[in-house]
Amino acid sequence: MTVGNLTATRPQQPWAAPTASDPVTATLRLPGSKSMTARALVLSALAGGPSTLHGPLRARDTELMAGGLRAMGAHVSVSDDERWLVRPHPLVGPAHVDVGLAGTVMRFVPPVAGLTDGRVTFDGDPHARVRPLGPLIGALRSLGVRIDAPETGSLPLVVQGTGAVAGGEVVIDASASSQLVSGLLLAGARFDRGVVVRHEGPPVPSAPHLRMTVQMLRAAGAAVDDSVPDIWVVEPGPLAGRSWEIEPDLSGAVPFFAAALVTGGEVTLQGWPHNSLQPVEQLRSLLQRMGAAVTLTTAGLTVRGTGTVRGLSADLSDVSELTPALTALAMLADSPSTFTGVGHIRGHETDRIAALAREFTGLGADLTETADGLEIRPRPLHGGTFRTYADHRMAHAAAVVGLAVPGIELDDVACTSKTMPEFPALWSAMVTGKS
Ligand SMILES: O=C(O)C1=C[C@@H](OP(=O)(O)O)[C@@H](O)[C@H](O)C1
Ligand SMILES: C=C(OP(=O)(O)O)C(=O)O
Repeated sequence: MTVGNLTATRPQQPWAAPTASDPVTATLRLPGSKSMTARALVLSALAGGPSTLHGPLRARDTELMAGGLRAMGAHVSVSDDERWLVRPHPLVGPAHVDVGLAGTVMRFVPPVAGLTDGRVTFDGDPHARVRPLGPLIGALRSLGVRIDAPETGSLPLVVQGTGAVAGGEVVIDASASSQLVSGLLLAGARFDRGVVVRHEGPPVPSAPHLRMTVQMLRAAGAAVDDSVPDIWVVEPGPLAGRSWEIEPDLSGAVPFFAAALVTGGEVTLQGWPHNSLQPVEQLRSLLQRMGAAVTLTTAGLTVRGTGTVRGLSADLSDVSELTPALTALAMLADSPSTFTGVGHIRGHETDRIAALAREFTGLGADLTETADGLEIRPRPLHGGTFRTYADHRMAHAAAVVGLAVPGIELDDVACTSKTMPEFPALWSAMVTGKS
């Protein structure tokens, strides 16, 4: 099978990270949450009636999700930036799903393919083939789905859908990614016997993302029990079409908030809801411990810095996707930092622990990899080339350091299109005071 999307060969876009000469002051309206958009698309495609997503994220990951569901027969209209429409339609193969480098697409769509009548093939960017997928393949097989996959338990996959999945109880080691559980739960209500997922192994990371899955399933009418740690029960039943309000993407906002800390400025994210499905309290606590003031007012979520960043020792397993931006902050702090609990991010878009250590060492930093995190001892940095490894959050980290360190050039900023194509423009506007 050929690689579905040769994004690795797309033209790279070098970018000089702008340095901030003044404190940044910005009020931003950022795109919708990647995680909520992905879940809303899947639940809508499996629902009994039409749905509308208000304020979705338009980025590579979510367009691939829409494209994958469309390939299997769902009617997904993304022509209006503010409102995406999904009309469910019987899911049929043959279909091909390009997962790009999106964990959400490679873990959420194969269970949906099991419900499809026909053959569905999956492949993605070269690095997608080494991201963990084996536990999901094993779980789906034991729930009655026929899957052809390499012995390595990775992409490319062929799901031989029959239009129905028996479902029932399954044991999975989801320590490599919470998405392995979320994928089973999102489709599980439509399995004949629903699904009972029992995790066995080292801790599952990203608990807030699992809570988001459960809350969105319930909002779509599913009966879900997550009262016992590491066991999730989704009863069989219909899912309702509905209107989804997608919150602004909190993870995408973090580099902008980091800019407030680094420069002693103030950044407000507009349109922040009072009741969020994203881990805003965990973020608030981390940023406060690093020296920021974080407030939620009618204007939005505001982060104010003093220009002095404090070192931090923290277990980041709940918010592991923030590790690159927090590592950038830690390198500019007044004392050392230790981050733990994120060994699984070695399986993210790139091995983030190794990539952060390698690239920032190249800019003069003193940081060491541990099995499950990083130790960072701040010292003066210098400019140079920073490789992003097709990882949007590596680009964010370099941009944050670039605010304080002149001469950092990213080899490719276009990788930010994975979750925020407008990142370079928004970032430059913030630094030059035009946002
Ligand atoms: O379910 C989701 O939307 C996500 C879950 C997390 O994955 P991991 O548990 O693999 O870290 C997170 O890092 C990723 O960016 C999005
Ligand atoms: C880990 C991430 O993405 P994915 O959904 O591809 O796993 C991320 O966005 O930081």
